[in-house]
Amino acid sequence: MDGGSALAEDLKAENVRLRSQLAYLIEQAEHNHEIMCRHQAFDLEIVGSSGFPELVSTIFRTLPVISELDAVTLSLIDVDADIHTVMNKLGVDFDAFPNLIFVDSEAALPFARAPGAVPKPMLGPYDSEAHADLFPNPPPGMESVALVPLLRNRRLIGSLNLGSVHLARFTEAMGTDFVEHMGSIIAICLENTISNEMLKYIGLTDSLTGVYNRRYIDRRLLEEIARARRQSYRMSCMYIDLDHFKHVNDSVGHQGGDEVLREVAGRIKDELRLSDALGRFGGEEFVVLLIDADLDSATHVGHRIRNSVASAPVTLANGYKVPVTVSIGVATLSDFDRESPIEAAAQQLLARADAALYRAKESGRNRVVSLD
Ligand SMILES: Nc1nc2c(ncn2[C@@H]2O[C@H](COP(=O)(O)OP(=O)(O)OP(=O)(O)O)[C@@H](O)[C@H]2O)c(=O)[nH]1
Repeated sequence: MDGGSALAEDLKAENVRLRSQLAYLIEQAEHNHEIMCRHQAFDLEIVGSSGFPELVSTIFRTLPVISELDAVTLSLIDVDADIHTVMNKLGVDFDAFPNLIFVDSEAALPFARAPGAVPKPMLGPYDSEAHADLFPNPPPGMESVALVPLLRNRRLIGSLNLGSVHLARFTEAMGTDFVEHMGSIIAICLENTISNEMLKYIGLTDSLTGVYNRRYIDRRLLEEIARARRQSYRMSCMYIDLDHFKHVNDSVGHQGGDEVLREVAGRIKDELRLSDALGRFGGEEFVVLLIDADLDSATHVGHRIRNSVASAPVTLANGYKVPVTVSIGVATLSDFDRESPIEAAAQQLLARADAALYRAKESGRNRVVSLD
């Protein structure tokens, strides 16, 4: 082979090599583009989540698929367990989220940092001991992890924990821009939905006793009457009023009175089913909506409540014991006519329970009166 044809062969080989390199780069670029599109769709989906359960289930369901991960868990800092308590009261089923972890302090997360410094993602090999709390159900053969701090205004609110069975998936040398971006979107969405759920909760509950407020009960009553009419089941309503509560306030002070109200709310609640709704209508008056309960069974529940309140005095924080009784009025829904306005049926039901309560007061208090 002369010098000219050797050069031509070299150029050809070089050309083939460059072409295959180019093909590989194009393939990589297409793959990255595809991942980016999937992530953009994911970002849109989580931004559009309407509540906490939806957001969390989208993260757990979608992220492993689009990012080809073998484990995704979420640790949330919940110092006084407020988030957990409120979500629980709003009916979030935590059993459905085994990879949602609540921790009570920043120290429970792996991000050691100098004061004032912003924590950075930690990428590297999986350590079954050191990472046990972050991955309660690790898949077999997990090899590498990315622990991504969730930050809002430089404040750590939790950690997004990603795991892979491939050792090379997350290494210390890797850039962290991508996971940081993912963490920042998830952190914003989490903070927003948690604040919204908290506001929802505050707007529907009574701050003194933690039971529902009048606004919630009024709305729920309309929904329940509509359902009772549709499905032809009974529903009843109960008014509960503390007896001589003015005297309680006069003898133990307003703060002592508040303690009594909280304890009585708890005792009432203990006698109810999960499907029933307890609300405080202001002052010392509570209302219960009893779902799928006719007058007899509602009256039976009323007797149990009366008994539970009267059976033992309320012990205040200062040790003082306050005997308390309640009067209860019970009425049952009688207007099953689907054509008549729901609002009128609701008014009528509340008015009858109130009239029954009035009779209970009139006839001596510490008793239950039901009106058919
Ligand atoms: N501690 C406390 N007291 C309250 C609250 N809201 C209302 N009250 C008090 O509840 C008392 C209600 O008094 P009344 O309506 O006269 O009724 P009562 O003394 O319970 O008498 P009967 O209902 O007829 O048995 C008043 O003294 C109110 O000040 C509250 O949120 N906390």
